[in-house]
Amino acid sequence: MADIYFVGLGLSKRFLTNASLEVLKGSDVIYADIYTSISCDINEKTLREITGKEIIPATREVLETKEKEIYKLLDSGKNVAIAVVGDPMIATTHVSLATGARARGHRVSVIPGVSVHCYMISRSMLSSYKFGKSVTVTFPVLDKLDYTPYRVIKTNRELGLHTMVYLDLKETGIMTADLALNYLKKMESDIGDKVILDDDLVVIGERLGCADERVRAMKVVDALNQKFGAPPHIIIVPSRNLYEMEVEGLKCLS
Ligand SMILES: C[S@@+](CC[C@H](N)C(=O)[O-])C[C@H]1O[C@@H](n2cnc3c(N)ncnc32)[C@H](O)[C@@H]1O
Repeated sequence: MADIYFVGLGLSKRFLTNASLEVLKGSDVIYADIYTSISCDINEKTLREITGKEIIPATREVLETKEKEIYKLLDSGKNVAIAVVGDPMIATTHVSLATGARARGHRVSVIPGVSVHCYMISRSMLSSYKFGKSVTVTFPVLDKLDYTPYRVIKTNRELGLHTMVYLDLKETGIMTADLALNYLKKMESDIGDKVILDDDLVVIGERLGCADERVRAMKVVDALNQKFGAPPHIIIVPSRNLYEMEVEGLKCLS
């Protein structure tokens, strides 16, 4: 029996916890998930420096379809860590690897990390009790847009809830907040249920956890004309029924 650890790295080096570092240093093999999120200063090279260990970059293919490679290591008695930017189980896809390892008799541990999800809720000062389902705006495939984000925001709006909107991350590019809002506006013009209107408020987080992070609340129409910093970006579409305290909290954003 061996151990597999799903280790959250936080959003940047400053947010890497001692708990995560300890586990990484004690593991025989470290895979770095390099496809579900991105950090301004944690990458293969910095992980190698921080842990003093070899790092295997793991794409979606390795972690999702070549699980056998990891099971083989575990079966041979090696302890394996899967290092993930943010939290290893929030808005990622690692559960099947965990359940597969457990089914083979290995111990599974999760070391939580500071997730962009919690970070953004905290920085926005919106009520954490009022978040509905989260969603990702994805790049069109063969020119076809996926309208799921529009439908999710609509349902959350009907329930008076906020929506956390993640943006697509592909080897070919990272989606920016202005591009995501353009896609949402296109969905609005195609469907017309008044879900994303020019005067609606959005809260945009840029490069959270980095020295140049920004969190700003603005109208959709203003966001469409903004120059944002380099990605990653994230968007909250707040409910149209804000508590008084939430309105005041949003005024504190830098
Ligand atoms: C699929 S989520 C993965 C979340 C990660 N597991 C976590 O717990 O932080 C990745 C998306 O979150 C957003 N994101 C991640 N890190 C970010 C950051 N530091 N600043 C702003 N947005 C970020 C981007 O939209 C990115 O494409």
